[in-house]
Amino acid sequence: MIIMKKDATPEELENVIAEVRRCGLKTDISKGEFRTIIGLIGDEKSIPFAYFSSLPGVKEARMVETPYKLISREYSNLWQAEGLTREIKVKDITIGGDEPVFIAGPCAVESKEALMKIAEGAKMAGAQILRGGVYKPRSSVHSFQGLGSAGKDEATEALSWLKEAGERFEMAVMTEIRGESQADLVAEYVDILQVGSRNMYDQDLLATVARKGKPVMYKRHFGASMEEFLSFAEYIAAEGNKDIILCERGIVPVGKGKNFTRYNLDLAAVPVALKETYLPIMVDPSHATGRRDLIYSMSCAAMAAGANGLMIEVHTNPAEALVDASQMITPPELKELINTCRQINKLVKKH
Ligand SMILES: O=C[C@H](O)[C@H](O)COP(=O)(O)O
Ligand SMILES: C=C(OP(=O)(O)O)C(=O)O
Repeated sequence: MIIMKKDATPEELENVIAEVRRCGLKTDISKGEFRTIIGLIGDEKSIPFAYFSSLPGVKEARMVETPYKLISREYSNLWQAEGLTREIKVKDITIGGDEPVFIAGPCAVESKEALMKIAEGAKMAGAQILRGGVYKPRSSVHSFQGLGSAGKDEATEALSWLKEAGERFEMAVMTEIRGESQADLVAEYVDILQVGSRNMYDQDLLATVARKGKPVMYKRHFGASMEEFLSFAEYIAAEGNKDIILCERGIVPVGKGKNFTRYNLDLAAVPVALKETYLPIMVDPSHATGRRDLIYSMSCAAMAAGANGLMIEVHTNPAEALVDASQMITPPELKELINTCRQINKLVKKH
């Protein structure tokens, strides 16, 4: 990383960038109120830091050891304020601001009628973003794969319902991109692109999704350490897209006996991510617990841990849901949860 002097000229900055490129690395420029930082993307070992320190306009040039430097607090121009989070704007919604953001919707888009009903319920409950899977990642090829898996026409139709629901109920919309070939189509219809847990490690998919230039909801793999989670988020940032919303959704349970939940919700991920990076982090208690009776308590706990928002699976008729029926809650239940979570957030922010 190269930190420019406060009074460095644009020519000096350009010169340093050209020198970095000559060494075969790419650059990421972070311009703040007080300083401009040049992040180096590539193998830093080939960089003569002493030489770069001596260039006109350079204050400091040094190696950053962490594998997730572009999203780290150390690199960011938000470094001075420990608690400051990047604000990601989607329509009139701010993710990472003072107010928590609630994403809600069915696991899978099932039909237009069902989606509209759920969207209306989610909106009335206070959710600002509608979710719904068009391409579902499933453990078994014999399970329902999402309407989009049937073909491009079916995918386009389901995506257009999402868009229409977003317009009708004034919500932003989000869906998962399961494979690179889906990226162009999905990006035409939704406001936030989701990369699911199972694809957390797919660096080509991450780069493709990042290049769409829209905010990315990036879910932690259920077997990933925090370091891996953040290191792979760096593949999105390295494409110049820092609008990354981290999402903790539970990791693989350990031990011999019953765990009683689908995954273990790792709530320490929230304060850790907020300390290590400047990115907002949300929590998905639905996939983490797999149990509707635990969604409320885990949502409250996530808020208390400082999460910037929640992603909750909602259905007007949970028992009939085509995917993940056991973890769906109803819109009235969502409303109660959101009201409580807003109060918890106020208390947490106050202190
Ligand atoms: O929503 C995410 C997954 O598609 C969902 O949890 C299904 O998982 P399963 O295929 O293991 O049932
Ligand atoms: C597939 C999903 O979750 P995860 O990737 O966390 O399993 C989802 O949110 O639709």
